[in-house]
Amino acid sequence: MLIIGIAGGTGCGKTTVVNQIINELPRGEVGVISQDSYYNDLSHLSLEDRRRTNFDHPQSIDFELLEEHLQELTAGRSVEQPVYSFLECNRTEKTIPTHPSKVMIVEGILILTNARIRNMFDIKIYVHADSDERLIRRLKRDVNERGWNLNETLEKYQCNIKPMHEQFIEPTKEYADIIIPNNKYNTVAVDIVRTIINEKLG
Ligand SMILES: Nc1ncnc2c1ncn2[C@@H]1O[C@H](COP(=O)(O)OP(=O)(O)O)[C@@H](O)[C@H]1O
Ligand SMILES: O=c1ccn([C@@H]2O[C@H](COP(=O)(O)O)[C@@H](O)[C@H]2O)c(=O)[nH]1
Repeated sequence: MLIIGIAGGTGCGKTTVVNQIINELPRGEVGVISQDSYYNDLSHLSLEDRRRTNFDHPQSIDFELLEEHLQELTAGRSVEQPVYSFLECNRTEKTIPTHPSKVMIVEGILILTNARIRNMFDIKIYVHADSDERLIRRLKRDVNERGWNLNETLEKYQCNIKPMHEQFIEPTKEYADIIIPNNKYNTVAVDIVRTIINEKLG
């Protein structure tokens, strides 16, 4: 199994790049694991407290479960990937059966911060977009889709998102084998990654 890690700051376009990559590939040959599925279970907290959680710090992620799942998939066994709710700020009780495939893409802001996870990746990719571009995209998404208002999103950006990005996420760019500039849609870079995957799929 070829494991590809795709990191980059919030709103840089990781999910979009992953969807562009897998769109034209045969279904079932490439699996996707999202870091969002592995946020810690916060069921013991009230929604109010969960909304105050710093979701941009590496400690907000259950890396042990992610590692266990990647090991299982590598060994050829299926796993139950948790389903996350951004409105509830918590893991739901649902899971998605995720089966081993020739290529597995793991995407998330913090996935290159953890050395054990990082070392499981055959190819490490960092998607870059300027911070103003990312903030604009994030504002639109949080207000339209994730249940936050403008002031709450800006406050989160100043208190957690920006400082955590500078302290933990941006420095992981140095681990990347490939950096994809994504201020604008980057079809050339997507084609290159797709070519690498197609070679593996043989
Ligand atoms: N290159 C791009 N140009 C303009 N908008 C983009 C680009 N890439 C992604 N977006 C948009 O930005 C938002 C965040 O993208 P997404 O892929 O969810 O980012 P991430 O997964 O890194 O948080 C989405 O609304 C998406 O459509
Ligand atoms: O309940 C939550 C959990 C996380 N977030 C934010 O999500 C982003 C990471 O996801 P991307 O898709 O890569 O942007 C992170 O910055 C967290 O702040 C959230 O809003 N709510």
